Amino acid sequence: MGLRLRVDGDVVRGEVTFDRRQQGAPGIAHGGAVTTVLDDAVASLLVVLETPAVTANIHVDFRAPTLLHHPMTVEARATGRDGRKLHLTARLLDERATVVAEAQALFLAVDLEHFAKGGEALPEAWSGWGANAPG
Ligand SMILES: CCCCCCCC/C=C\CCCCCCCC(=O)SCCNC(=O)CCNC(=O)[C@H](O)C(C)(C)COP(=O)(O)OP(=O)(O)OC[C@H]1O[C@@H](n2cnc3c(N)ncnc32)[C@H](O)[C@@H]1OP(=O)(O)O
Repeated sequence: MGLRLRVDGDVVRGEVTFDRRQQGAPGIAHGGAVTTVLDDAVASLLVVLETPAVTANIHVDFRAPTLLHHPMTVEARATGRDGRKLHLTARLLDERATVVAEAQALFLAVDLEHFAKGGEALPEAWSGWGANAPG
């Protein structure tokens, strides 16, 4: 779906245009695909937060149909931290800046070893990730 995300201060912003590969109802993106974009956007905040973490839960409100072939923007920000618990939020907006979906996610900070459970080598860029993390 060509999601592009960038860090802008303490916010993550990005653009995405859904196509037929993410179709649910005719002409409309599947809610699971929308959720993936929101989850990816909040996960990118982990760079800003300098904290390795994983999604524990994500709640999505679908406010309006997310139309295929229409460029959407996504923005994500952190709303709070309580020990290992990171409270993150994201919104998906259409070209008219109407919020079509929004998410509240709980991420839990983990050691980098958590990701080694997949049996794959971790990216070199991740070495030292979390070394300065609070909590
Ligand atoms: C220079 C640096 C450059 C770095 C570049 C970085 C790039 C960054 C971008 C991205 C890459 C990184 C990749 C991010 C990932 C993307 C997002 C995903 O798709 S993640 C995949 C889906 N999620 C999982 O697979 C989790 C599976 N679940 C687990 O592994 C565990 O359940 C885990 C770790 C979430 C929690 O397990 P526990 O054993 O550590 O913790 P417990 O003791 O169960 O809970 C601790 C506290 O949290 C609450 N809690 C746990 N799970 C909860 C839940 N689901 N809902 C509500 N509360 C929950 C508990 O009630 C407890 O709370 P009380 O301390 O008692 O207050």
